Amino acid sequence: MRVDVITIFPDYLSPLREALLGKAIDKGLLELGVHDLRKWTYDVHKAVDDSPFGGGPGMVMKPQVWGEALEEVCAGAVTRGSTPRLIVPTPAGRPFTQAVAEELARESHLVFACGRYEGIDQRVIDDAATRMPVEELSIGDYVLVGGEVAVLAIVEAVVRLLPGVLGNPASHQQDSFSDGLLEGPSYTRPVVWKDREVPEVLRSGNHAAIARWRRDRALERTFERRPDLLAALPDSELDKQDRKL
Ligand SMILES: NC(=S)c1ccno1
Repeated sequence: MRVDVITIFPDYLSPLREALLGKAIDKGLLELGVHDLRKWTYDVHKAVDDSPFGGGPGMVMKPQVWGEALEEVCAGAVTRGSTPRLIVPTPAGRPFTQAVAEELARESHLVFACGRYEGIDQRVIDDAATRMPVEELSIGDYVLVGGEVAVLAIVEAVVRLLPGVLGNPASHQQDSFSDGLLEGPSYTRPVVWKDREVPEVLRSGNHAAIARWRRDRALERTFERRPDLLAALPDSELDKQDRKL
């Protein structure tokens, strides 16, 4: 997978070259390009924003600058014969979920546009949508100062799903949300810590009982914290034992 990020704060994206994602880059599983939007400005102040039509607080990011940036960054994909998918993180976007992460993990090229201020001139999105899939995504119902933090979250959630990135591919199967439920509690050594003992079933070696216990704890936690996820589960996903809980 190739990921390109266009931003006025390239250093904000440095964490994408650390730890697991850095290893994915070293292994050739991820290609990462981070581009300074000001590269496509020509005035002495390298201006990327201007006052909003219709008035109101804040500034809007200029269409000319973004247009040229996307043209150049996406042109590379066209020569490689692939069509990139443009993602614009905004509070007004489609909720970013594990299911969306799995959908994006199937793409070969993602381009992220990091808005700042009051956002990017709408014509940039509309123009880009004539050449590639474009989508606004939101990582939550809150407002950040820019899209960079959202890109860090989205790219990590997506890239960890790529084959070969996680040491143990089975890790995905126990992810929260992978089966529509929240992950239950985890434990490691020592058996007793501050008079708190690891549940005996987890030390029993009885794999069926362990699987049942884990499923029950996941159902309980999901019921307590995210009943909406339970309500969204198809009936076929709940077995007879689940229903007894
Ligand atoms: N909630 C999201 S994704 C966002 C982007 C910019 N501000 O908030």
